[in-house]
Amino acid sequence: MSNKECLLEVKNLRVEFGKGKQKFVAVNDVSFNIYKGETFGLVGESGSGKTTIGRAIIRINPAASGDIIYNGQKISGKIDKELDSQVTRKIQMIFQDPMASLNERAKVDYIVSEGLYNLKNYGSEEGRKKKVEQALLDVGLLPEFASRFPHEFSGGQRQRIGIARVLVMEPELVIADEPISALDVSIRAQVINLLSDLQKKKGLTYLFIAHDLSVVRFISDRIAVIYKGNIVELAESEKLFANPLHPYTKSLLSAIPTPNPNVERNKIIEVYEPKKSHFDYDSNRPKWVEIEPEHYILANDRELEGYKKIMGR
Ligand SMILES: Nc1ncnc2c1ncn2[C@@H]1O[C@H](COP(=O)(O)OP(=O)(O)OP(=O)(O)O)[C@@H](O)[C@H]1O
Repeated sequence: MSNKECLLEVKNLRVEFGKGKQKFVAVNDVSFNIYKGETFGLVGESGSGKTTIGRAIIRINPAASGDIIYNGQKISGKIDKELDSQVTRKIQMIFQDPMASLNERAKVDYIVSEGLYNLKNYGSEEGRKKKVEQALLDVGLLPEFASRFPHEFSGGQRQRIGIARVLVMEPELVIADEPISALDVSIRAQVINLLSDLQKKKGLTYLFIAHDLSVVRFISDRIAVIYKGNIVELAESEKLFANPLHPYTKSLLSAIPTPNPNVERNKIIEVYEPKKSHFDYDSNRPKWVEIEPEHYILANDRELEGYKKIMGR
């Protein structure tokens, strides 16, 4: 990206659930930036903490420590009302399952307007209706659909409704949490294309969450790989694919299916099993290091030496 203006900074974010002996660290010391206008992919297996990070950014999950900075202003912890309503509007999240995330008893008009209603002073009723119409058009649905109920729509159309309810807020940063995982394979590309078109048209910035590297590869400018609450590697997409360093990134890459059955049959998937001590807080605990420009890795001193050798330095 030529023009690198930072929209979101996540600094040493830690999110915990439970207390005392039950305490569980879902996100551990995670740091990354998202630049204006880019698509930032966040990839990792189920339970790795992806959604928790998204929910921390929209301030549903409180940060146990660390900061979240949006457009230069700290938005984690206690913030004033004005900033709160600003970011509530500007940062929006699209959810995975369009079947579960839409209120069945409400009409599309209400569903798409919900965020506006929460803002209280959303303007005139006529203005609201116009916004809903425009949002439906933007996602390729007819304005008449506003008077229908979610069950009248297919999975793909429902996800479009989910996108419309985000667009109506005129967001800057959209967190798309596995937006196509629950959809039929045949319509996934349509939804991805819609998201790309909307990004161009409206200058949106995306945090795109997925468990599958192949999904984020072509739409992401940069990708972060997360394992058990720790981001282990972050790089520009093509760099990550061309030169993955961390063994977990390698194992994710090796798991991507190829269209060639002969290759598939003989393929060895590298399973990542970190040494028990790796993420412990021992003396040689891994650090988050920029190993080359825009390429970060979580490694302890010894591993770092190894990676540098691989890179011919
Ligand atoms: N409200 C909560 N209370 C307790 N534990 C939670 C809560 N929310 C998430 N967790 C735990 O935190 C970990 C990370 O969950 P998270 O949903 O962020 O993972 P994920 O990478 O998004 O996975 P998935 O793809 O399955 O959604 C999981 O072990 C999960 O069980």
